[in-house]
Amino acid sequence: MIELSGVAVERGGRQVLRGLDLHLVEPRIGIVGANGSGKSSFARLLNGLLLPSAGRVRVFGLDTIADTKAVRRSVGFLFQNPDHQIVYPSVAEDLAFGLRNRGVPKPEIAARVAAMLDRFGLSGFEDRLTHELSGGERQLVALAGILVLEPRLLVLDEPTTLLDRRNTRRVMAAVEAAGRPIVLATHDLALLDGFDRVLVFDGGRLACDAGPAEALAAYRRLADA
Ligand SMILES: Nc1ncnc2c1ncn2[C@@H]1O[C@H](COP(=O)(O)OP(=O)(O)OP(=O)(O)O)[C@@H](O)[C@H]1O
Repeated sequence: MIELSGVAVERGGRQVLRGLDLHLVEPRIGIVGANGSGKSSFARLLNGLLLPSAGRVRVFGLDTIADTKAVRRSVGFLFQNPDHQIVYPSVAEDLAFGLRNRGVPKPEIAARVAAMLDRFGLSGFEDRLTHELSGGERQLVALAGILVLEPRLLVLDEPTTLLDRRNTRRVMAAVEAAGRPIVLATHDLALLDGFDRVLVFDGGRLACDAGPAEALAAYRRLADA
């Protein structure tokens, strides 16, 4: 599913990730690490938002440099801040935008948007103005806007920081129901219960790559050192 070979990443002239050789096939992969350790940078590598300065990243066999457009279509990416994602003034328009771009017929768009809003408990929100929603509601709309496109892989960059417990559960349930493999960067370690594999970043390097119990223990040791 995801392959990194000899990957390093530079941002603003600084190397922020280095020495990454990974073959990721598990359906649920967690990313943890201290602030600034490289989690977001790693997540952004996976849909071609960031390109490697050395090495190669392949997702479903597509090279993120050579096939950026196809990679972006395959990988749904949720930003930590929903305002980076929401472009249209109304909820329904925002959810419809990507589908329209892909030439989906109008009646199908309306049906898919309605079904997706329902899944998030947002039925009746169609005509609400996105800038008047609460932060948590905006995050739900942003995620709905990605899931409605049915990407092959979901990459979520701290998707629950704005959410209360109920909406955190709702987001995780919706992600699970989507039945797609996910890569989730988070500071909320409880979300990684039952994950298949967890990568721990430290200062731009992979410090641990293991199951959740071992990886989270390694992360706690690093954080407390
Ligand atoms: N555009 C940029 N220019 C220069 N440096 C950047 C840029 N974006 C990020 N960085 C740096 O890259 C490093 C890794 O950042 P990244 O956002 O990947 O970390 P993170 O682990 O997701 O952090 P957080 O938990 O705080 O969200 C940080 O030192 C950050 O300051």
